[in-house]
Amino acid sequence: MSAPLDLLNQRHSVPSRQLGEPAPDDTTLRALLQAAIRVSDHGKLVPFRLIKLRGEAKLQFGERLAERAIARDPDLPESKQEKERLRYTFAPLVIVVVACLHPDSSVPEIEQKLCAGNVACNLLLGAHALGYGAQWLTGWAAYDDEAARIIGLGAHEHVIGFVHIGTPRIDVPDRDRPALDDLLSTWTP
Ligand SMILES: Cc1cc2nc3c(=O)[nH]c(=O)nc-3n(C[C@H](O)[C@H](O)[C@H](O)COP(=O)(O)O)c2cc1C
Repeated sequence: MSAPLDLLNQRHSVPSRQLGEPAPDDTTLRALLQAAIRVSDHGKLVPFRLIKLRGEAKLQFGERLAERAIARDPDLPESKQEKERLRYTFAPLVIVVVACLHPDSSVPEIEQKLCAGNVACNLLLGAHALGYGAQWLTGWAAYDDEAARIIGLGAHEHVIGFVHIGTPRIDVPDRDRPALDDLLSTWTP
């Protein structure tokens, strides 16, 4: 029997370039997403939504973003243009986690963004629990107005992350982790 904290202790990211087929099928993905949206949510605002990218749409998405990258920098070298085009093609599945902010709410914006961020975190953990690999990426496209329009975001929506999901092609070693003793202190009055 696995120890209760194994899931948290063993999860680590797999670079999107190292993620291949298969990704979760639609039934498995629904179960994964259903579990991932079970996040703490101040005010029960549900300040997030999800956008699924699979197959050909991933290449077309990259092509649209590459056009935007070239518009931002007409001197962008061809190698970097190609990188933009292919960015979303490696992993077979990409879930865009979107924060949908409620500007009139008394719940601070940061708490709403953290809530959406927890969905992305749950996605990483859930994918790992199901035997898949995943990586949470942002990059310039997460912070660009025209990219937001291409993705179809509304006025108070922001990309929290592109979560790339698939099957690891290689064994990725874990990275060094912070030492708890460097981070933990005990408050005394
Ligand atoms: C909000 C957020 C955005 C990130 N964006 C990027 C990114 O754009 N490019 C990148 O190489 N890593 C990015 N990372 C880091 C990777 O997702 C990952 O955390 C890192 O490779 C180490 O993985 P692990 O600690 O999950 O094993 C981001 C992480 C977070 C939390």
